[in-house]
Amino acid sequence: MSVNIGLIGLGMIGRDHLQRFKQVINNANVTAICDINSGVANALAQEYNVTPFYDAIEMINSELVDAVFICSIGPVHKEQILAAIKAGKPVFCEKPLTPTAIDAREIIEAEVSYGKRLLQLGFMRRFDPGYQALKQSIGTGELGEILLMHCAHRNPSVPESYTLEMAINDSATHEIDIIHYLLNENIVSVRVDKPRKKTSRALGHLQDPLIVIFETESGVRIDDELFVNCHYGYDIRCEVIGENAIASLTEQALTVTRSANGVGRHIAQSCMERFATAYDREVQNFVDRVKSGSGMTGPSSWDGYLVALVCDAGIASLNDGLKHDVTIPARPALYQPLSES
Ligand SMILES: NC(=O)c1ccc[n+]([C@@H]2O[C@H](COP(=O)([O-])OP(=O)(O)OC[C@H]3O[C@@H](n4cnc5c(N)ncnc54)[C@H](O)[C@@H]3O)[C@@H](O)[C@H]2O)c1
Ligand SMILES: O[C@H]1[C@H](O)[C@@H](O)[C@H](O)[C@@H](O)[C@H]1O
Repeated sequence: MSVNIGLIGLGMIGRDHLQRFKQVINNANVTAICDINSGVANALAQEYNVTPFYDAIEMINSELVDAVFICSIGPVHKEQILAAIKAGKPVFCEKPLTPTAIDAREIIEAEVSYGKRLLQLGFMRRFDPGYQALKQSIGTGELGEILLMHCAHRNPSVPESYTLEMAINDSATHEIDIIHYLLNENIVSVRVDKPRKKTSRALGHLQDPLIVIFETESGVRIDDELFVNCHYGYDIRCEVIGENAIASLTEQALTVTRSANGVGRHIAQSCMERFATAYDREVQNFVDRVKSGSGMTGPSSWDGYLVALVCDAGIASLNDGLKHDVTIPARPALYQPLSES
């Protein structure tokens, strides 16, 4: 039997996932879609032959829906996740879990009271073959003691609705989660540096690029260049510096072109292109877990909460330029230790 999916939020990533459910994912059908923009919901409902809703809570509680798939914007995730948990329905939510830790904590409490993991969070990089290979290199010990990491998060551009804080609580969330995933340890401090120079391509309210410095419990120092109007492509870099060896994500292009202009490789232009395989794998994992009925695996509410705690400290640093410590509360037994997630 197929899982009946209700998908909320029909913007950039929501439409990409809608297409993915139709073309790639096994054992699931989108039966209902929802957006506050009724024109968009109606048009896509007709195109995909599904039922449109304009109110997320109504759709979550509808009999048409076995599992909820949230692709709305971060500030409304909490309300929609809490409704799914209340209805006892498995829920996939795009990152961030919530933009602030105080809201994420409410989700932890609701899921713990329910007594079973219902949520998988959309940190798709954990499903990317490149990051998985990096994790394996670290795990085998071939790099030796890990000392440093260099990350870069470059987007060609961002929409007008993108705020300064979103560099931290929307974009950097990916690196924060991947640091936890790769190193199996918590981040204990964060500092955001605003370089004096900024790109003329960013809208006036943005400071772009930013450099974020994280430190983990064991003292690994990570720098993250957030450059969300880099213009040339969607370019994600990660280099792990060990005492014995260094491992990095490779170039993603499958071919190299030789021409009179020299040697060239294609650079992805969007997250949908760069992480297509990772998205396919995360969504299939969600459907498989829903079908198995034995609770969620993959990125959890706790992972989202940890990221939100680091983001709160990051936003404080964005405002005052100082290093801010991150305090991590005790982990409820429902959630796996970092090393097993
Ligand atoms: N994992 C990734 O790489 C990735 C990529 C892109 C976006 N995202 C995340 O996905 C989410 C959506 O991003 P996007 O770029 O598609 O945004 P978007 O602005 O393009 O689309 C959001 C959609 O949600 C709808 N919406 C807003 N509030 C709603 C509500 N209360 N009920 C129903 N619909 C509502 C909007 O009308 C819009 O159509 C964000 O949380 C973003 O961080 C993740
Ligand atoms: O919501 C998007 C998405 O998460 C992308 O993967 C990221 O590169 C962008 O910076 C962010 O704004």
